[in-house]
Amino acid sequence: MSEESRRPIRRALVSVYDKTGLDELARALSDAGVEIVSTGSTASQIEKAGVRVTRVEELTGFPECLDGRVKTLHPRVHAGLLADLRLPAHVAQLAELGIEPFDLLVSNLYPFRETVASGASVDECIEQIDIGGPAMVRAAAKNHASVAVVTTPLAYPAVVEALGTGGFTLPQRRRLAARAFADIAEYDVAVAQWTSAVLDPDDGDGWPAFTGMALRRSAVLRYGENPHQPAALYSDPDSPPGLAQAEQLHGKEMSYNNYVDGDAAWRAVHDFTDPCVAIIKHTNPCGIAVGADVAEAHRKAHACDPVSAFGGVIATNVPVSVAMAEQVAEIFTEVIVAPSYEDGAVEVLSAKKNLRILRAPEWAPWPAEFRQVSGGLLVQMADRVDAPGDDPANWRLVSGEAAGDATMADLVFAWRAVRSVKSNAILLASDRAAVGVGMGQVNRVDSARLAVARAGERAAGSVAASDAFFPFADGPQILIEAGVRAIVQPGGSIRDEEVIAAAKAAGVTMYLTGTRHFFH
Ligand SMILES: NC(=O)c1ncn([C@@H]2O[C@H](COP(=O)(O)O)[C@@H](O)[C@H]2O)c1NC=O
Repeated sequence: MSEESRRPIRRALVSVYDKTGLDELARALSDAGVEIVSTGSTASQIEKAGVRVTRVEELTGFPECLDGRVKTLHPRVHAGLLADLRLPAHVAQLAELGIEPFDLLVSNLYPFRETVASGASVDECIEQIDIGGPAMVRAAAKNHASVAVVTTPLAYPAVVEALGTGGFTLPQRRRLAARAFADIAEYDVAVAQWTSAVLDPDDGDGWPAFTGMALRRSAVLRYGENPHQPAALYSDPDSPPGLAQAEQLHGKEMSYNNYVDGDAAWRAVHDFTDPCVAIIKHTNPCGIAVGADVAEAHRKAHACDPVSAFGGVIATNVPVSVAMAEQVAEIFTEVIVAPSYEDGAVEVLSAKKNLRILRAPEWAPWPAEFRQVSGGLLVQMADRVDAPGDDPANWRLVSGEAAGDATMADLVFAWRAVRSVKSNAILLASDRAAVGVGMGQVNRVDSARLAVARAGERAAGSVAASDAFFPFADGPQILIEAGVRAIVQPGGSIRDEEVIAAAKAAGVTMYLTGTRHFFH
């Protein structure tokens, strides 16, 4: 970096809501001979720290007014931030107008998102929409050729360093400007989303007219789904934390596919409250089970399809025990995701050099789901297993005898587990463990065949769940012939009668839930 591109810091404008680190920053600026201009309570705090400060009113000759709605919105401030000092005409104009340029802006904004999250009234939220701050940040970021802009206390050490090295270099100012634009864009997305939802709720059918996302890159990945696809991970500060925020405790770098499968596994286990283990391959469970403890759940999940579990991604909804870790350490596994690990479990798992061990933040379901389509994005409220049709008390018995406790427990398990299987989905279960999964087929008959084939002898006496209704009796017929003794499915086909008749003829129990759980 060339020394020429540095711009010495002689005059700084400081206007911050978050006053963390302000005293130290002000002292460092003052010690370096920088003139500090500041607003209301920022200036008061700097003065209290024993540092000389020029109040912005002295500069503008205009009082801060309207409860702080107008503080820095003045040409003497904005000309000082926007003058391009590379241009002699700008320099001459500033001199004519008697305006001094700023070399540094330090500003952070009113806490709009935090105020909304606190449940404050509409008027209180509106008052927390910062106007002057973003205007200054935008001005300084645009004019990074002449001004450095800092929008977070985390960057104060960099300011102190720059004071000692003759100022920020141009590449540094560019980077600061890019971060500043990202900060105000994120702020504006939050404001626009809130105003669209709260001030303009009736413009459509319950969906806001605007939605946005402000994503921050959190990792550059080795590649995407395939080695020729560059890829990165971005995190959404407005989303409940999840896999993107998980802490990696051991193992090889996470890949794109690891994240995709890890997320499927993490979602699957949280449909259960009992200790649950899901083993995912290519976003589908090749094993999922609940148990009295997590080690038992893992044994049962693994037994579903040990061939496919090779190289799988495992998640649990409870801490991983040493007993489970010892089992997992025997099997080639790509990733394990858990809320935590009991003492000694990570050590056992770490014997596998490459196994990625992740501790994910506490499960927080996201309200809406997004899916890219060419030219746009589909948005839907997330699917959950909390619809009336997910409560077995609301299931309708349409064939055979009412299920006893053990059979009902298996049906409830199968109904929850099938939600994690890509449509068309058929899942056979025994003893609250999947024993055969038919996933992602383009007709339900093939899904039934696949589930039965995978279950083998275990199909006889198992129960089955179907994520959507059977359009014909051929699907259930395959299950019945394999010895399935009870079936749960949404119902709602125009041929329900044929489907129910097939179950009745075989004396097989069939419940209709009235709720569908397609998962594409
Ligand atoms: N309106 C204005 O002219 C204005 N100028 C700066 N602010 C904000 O006021 C805050 C600092 O104010 P104070 O120094 O009084 O605590 C900063 O968050 C800054 O972004 C303003 N306030 C809101 O719009």
